[in-house]
Amino acid sequence: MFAASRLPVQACLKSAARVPRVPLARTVATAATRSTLLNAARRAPIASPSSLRYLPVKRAYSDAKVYSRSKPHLNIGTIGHVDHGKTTLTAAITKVLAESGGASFIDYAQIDKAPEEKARGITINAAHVEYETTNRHYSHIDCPGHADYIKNMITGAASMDGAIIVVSATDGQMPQTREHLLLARQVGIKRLVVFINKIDQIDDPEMLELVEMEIRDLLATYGFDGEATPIIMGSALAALEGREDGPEGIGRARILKLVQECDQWLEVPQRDLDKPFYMPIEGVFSIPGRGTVATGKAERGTIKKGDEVEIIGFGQRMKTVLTGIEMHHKELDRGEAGDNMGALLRGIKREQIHRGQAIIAPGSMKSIKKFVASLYVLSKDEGGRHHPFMANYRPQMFSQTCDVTCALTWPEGVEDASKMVMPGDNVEMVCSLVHDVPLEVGFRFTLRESNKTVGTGVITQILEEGTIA
Ligand SMILES: Nc1nc2c(ncn2[C@@H]2O[C@H](COP(=O)(O)OP(=O)(O)OP(=O)(O)O)[C@@H](O)[C@H]2O)c(=O)[nH]1
Ligand SMILES: [Mg+2]
Repeated sequence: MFAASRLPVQACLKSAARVPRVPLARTVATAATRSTLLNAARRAPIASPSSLRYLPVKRAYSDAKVYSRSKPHLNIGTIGHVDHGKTTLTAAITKVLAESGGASFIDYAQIDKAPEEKARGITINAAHVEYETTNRHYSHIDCPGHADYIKNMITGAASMDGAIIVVSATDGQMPQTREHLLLARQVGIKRLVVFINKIDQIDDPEMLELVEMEIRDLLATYGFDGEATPIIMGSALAALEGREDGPEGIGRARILKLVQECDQWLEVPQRDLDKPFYMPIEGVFSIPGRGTVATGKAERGTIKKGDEVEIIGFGQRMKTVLTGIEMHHKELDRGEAGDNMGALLRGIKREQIHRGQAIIAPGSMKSIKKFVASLYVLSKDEGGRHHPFMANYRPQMFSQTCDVTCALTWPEGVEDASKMVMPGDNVEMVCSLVHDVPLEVGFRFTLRESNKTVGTGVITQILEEGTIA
């Protein structure tokens, strides 16, 4: 499934960048110098990523209007390599759609608003915005591209039904372009739209063609439809600044095209409305005078104000009542699968719950500690490990909104328990988690180790449930 990704076209692109054609060479050199400088600035040490582990998702729960469920709702977002323009594009979409009343303009500084994000010019926390087209209502999550914050990207992507992958025309595909494609696939995203950004910096149309060919190959490599996936070229910055540059436009016109392609190509999935309610918790915050709100995407079922629910995971099983439901500052009487919502919980303190737990219909789901999984271990070419590992290897497991350390061992009855797992292998192993988390047979997960994705898997059998602390 994940064939080697060294593409001839990529070599082509690199050599094209070296050809001394004057306008193109100048463009590329400037872009390369700029990105080298930016990357060096980004390597400066900052607060360790682990201290940013449970940063709350930035959403408010107040001044609510009523949400009207008049259009199909889709959860999408921007993913892709650091600095390729995801946040600029997110701001540009709201700006362009605000003209037709489909959005409130959210500028760049309101999306990357944490002091550290502002200081470093990068996204750290996934941020949520909403907009509407004539056909649909969208929740949009702007994900971080920086490798240090990929855990926030995975959590954000876990609630997307489809995604926009942003690729800068000046760089082409880069390591997190590939990693995000893999992770998007792994969290169950089936369709993507590609936005090739920063075309204002490219003079040579051949260069854009090469980037497009390269992306189509890459999409196919990661199991997406390489031929039919819409690819839109434009400049998010031009759209944001109201520049069009040329008769066909590179800004506003391309954003409208992008949104149109999202409407047409990204499908609203069949929602599991008939199953018991289940919402993995993505963020938690408190509203003075009202209580604690848990945010996340409802994965299945429906819920009404006043319904009893249970919060499970990490050694807890607490009953409470849902006293309010909101989506993007608008109140709802009833939440349903697919909603990216905030749930106001009676009598729960902010510090009692956290990301990785789940809100469920009472008794409908278990929190598990040990399971058998079918694993694929990424090869070196796919960005995975360079060396084999043995039993008791302890990577970090990401599934839904949780991330937890696990130990991998061979199932009972395996003849040679000292055998090694090679990069590129498909194996069946037992995963023992350090905390119990609410997961089920069939759920997919990703394994990561020191900032790289090393494997992907699916749960095939539950061996042990968590115990209540
Ligand atoms: N010339 C040009 N610059 C752009 C364009 N889009 C974004 N930029 C610039 O590229 C830089 C990075 O943009 P961001 O939107 O922060 O990139 P990002 O992908 O959100 O970055 P992370 O979230 O940190 O991964 C900023 O300086 C933007 O102004 C564009 O279309 N043209
Ligand atoms: Mg960003």
